[in-house]
Amino acid sequence: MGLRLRVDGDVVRGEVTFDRRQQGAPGIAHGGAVTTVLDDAVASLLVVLETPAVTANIHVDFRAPTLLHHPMTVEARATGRDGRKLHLTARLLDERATVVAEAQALFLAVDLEHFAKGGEALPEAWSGWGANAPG
Ligand SMILES: CCCCC/C=C\C/C=C\C/C=C\C/C=C\CCCC(=O)SCCNC(=O)CCNC(=O)[C@H](O)C(C)(C)COP(=O)(O)OP(=O)(O)OC[C@H]1O[C@@H](n2cnc3c(N)ncnc32)[C@H](O)[C@@H]1OP(=O)(O)O
Repeated sequence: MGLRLRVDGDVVRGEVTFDRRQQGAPGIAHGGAVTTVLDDAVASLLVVLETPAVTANIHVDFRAPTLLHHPMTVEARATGRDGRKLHLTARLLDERATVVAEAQALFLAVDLEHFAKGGEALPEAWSGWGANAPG
């Protein structure tokens, strides 16, 4: 879906424009596609947090229709940490800066070995990821 994300200090920002491939109701993005963008944005905070982790849960509030073919921005922030529990939040905004969806996610820190369960080699860039993680 052409989502582009970048780290900006301790915030993750990005842009996405949904098209017919993500359509739910006519002209409107499917909530699952919107959730994917929000989940990906908060997951990218794991680089900032230097902590390998996985989504345990994600709650999404759909505030307004996410219209196809309209450029949207996404921003994600960490709001707290309690041991292995990372509390992360993200918002999707339309070109008028109206919040169309927002998410609160709970991620749980895991060892890198967690990702080896799929049987695929881990990216070289991940080596050492988490070595300096707090908690
Ligand atoms: C240095 C260079 C760094 C380079 C990095 C480079 C690149 C990285 C780039 C970007 C990052 C991109 C990707 C990162 C990779 C993935 C992230 C993508 C996000 C996903 O797409 S990921 C897929 C969907 N996700 C899953 O596939 C998870 C499946 N699941 C499990 O694998 C387990 O379920 C797990 C591990 C979550 C927990 O299992 P566990 O055994 O470790 O922990 P346990 O159950 O004991 O719970 C401990 C405490 O968490 C509480 N707790 C647990 N679950 C809860 C829930 N759902 N709601 C509320 N509370 C919950 C308990 O109540 C307890 O709380 P308490 O301690 O207070 O009692």
